[in-house]
Amino acid sequence: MPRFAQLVMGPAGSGKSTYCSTMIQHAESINRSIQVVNLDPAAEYFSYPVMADIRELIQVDDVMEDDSLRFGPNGGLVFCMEYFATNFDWLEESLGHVEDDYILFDCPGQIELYTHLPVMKQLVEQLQQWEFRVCGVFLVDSQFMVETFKFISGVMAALSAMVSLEIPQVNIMTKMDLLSPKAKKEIEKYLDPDMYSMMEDNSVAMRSQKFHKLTKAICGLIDDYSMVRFLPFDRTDEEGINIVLQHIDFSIQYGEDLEVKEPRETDEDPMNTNYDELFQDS
Ligand SMILES: Nc1nc2c(ncn2[C@@H]2O[C@H](COP(=O)(O)OP(=O)(O)OP(=O)(O)O)[C@@H](O)[C@H]2O)c(=O)[nH]1
Ligand SMILES: [Mg+2]
Repeated sequence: MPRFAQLVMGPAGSGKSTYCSTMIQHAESINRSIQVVNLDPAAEYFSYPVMADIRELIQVDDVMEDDSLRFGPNGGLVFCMEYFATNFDWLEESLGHVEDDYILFDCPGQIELYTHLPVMKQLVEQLQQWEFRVCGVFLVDSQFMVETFKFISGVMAALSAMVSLEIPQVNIMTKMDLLSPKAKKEIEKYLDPDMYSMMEDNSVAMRSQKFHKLTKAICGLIDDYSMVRFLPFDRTDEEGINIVLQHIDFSIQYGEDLEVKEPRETDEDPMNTNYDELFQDS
């Protein structure tokens, strides 16, 4: 039986830890078992119970205080994550082996982890070896997405994670509850964006012809391949949270093999078994 994982990623402060605790509460309310693993070696506080915590393995403070290393906070974090990548047996031991489990990995906010460092890719491959189906969940703060150019850079960040990890990815705009009704209306066009018309809206503002061409090429690429969409995430809206969870479940086929009835004992030739009868309508 497969196991299921969400890799919760995104820039610093985008709401990863809040997303995890919101999901946990939601899971409880619908009677589902979802657990969280903290993978942020710099985390000091989180409002959810953890199944495992990377700080048991290594902490940023210890790395920064080490006289032979002398790292700052960001270099220290990268060092911690590289150390983690050479010690996946710690994670294996912490996870145990519960079939059918569903785990959220609350990742750190350093964007370089998702753009060019190999650690997250190594983690994904390791999880896949342990029979996990992994979905990337990339969070971007909606406050920073209400303008075309900010939006394009958010899309590029999500895209580079998608390209480097090679797993299904669901992109989410967080903190929707903080938007004014006007901004909410405005942001609708960014959820399922038409990049070409977005470009047209802003072409006046672009002075440089070269920059205009480059932006147009990027927008075209995103649009032609329908590569990036966003789901809104409002932590106060239970129905919206459910929709996000359903999208993610669908991308990793969670639940498809859950509702299997026990096959009846018959003397029938197994080749003639009507497989439809073995499955309940969901
Ligand atoms: N109103 C509102 N605030 C939010 C939401 N999500 C996160 N926040 C706030 O945004 C801040 C950052 O949220 P975190 O969940 O810690 O973000 P993070 O991505 O885990 O941050 P790092 O781990 O430091 O990268 C906190 O003050 C949260 O309370 C949301 O949906 N609505
Ligand atoms: Mg966090």
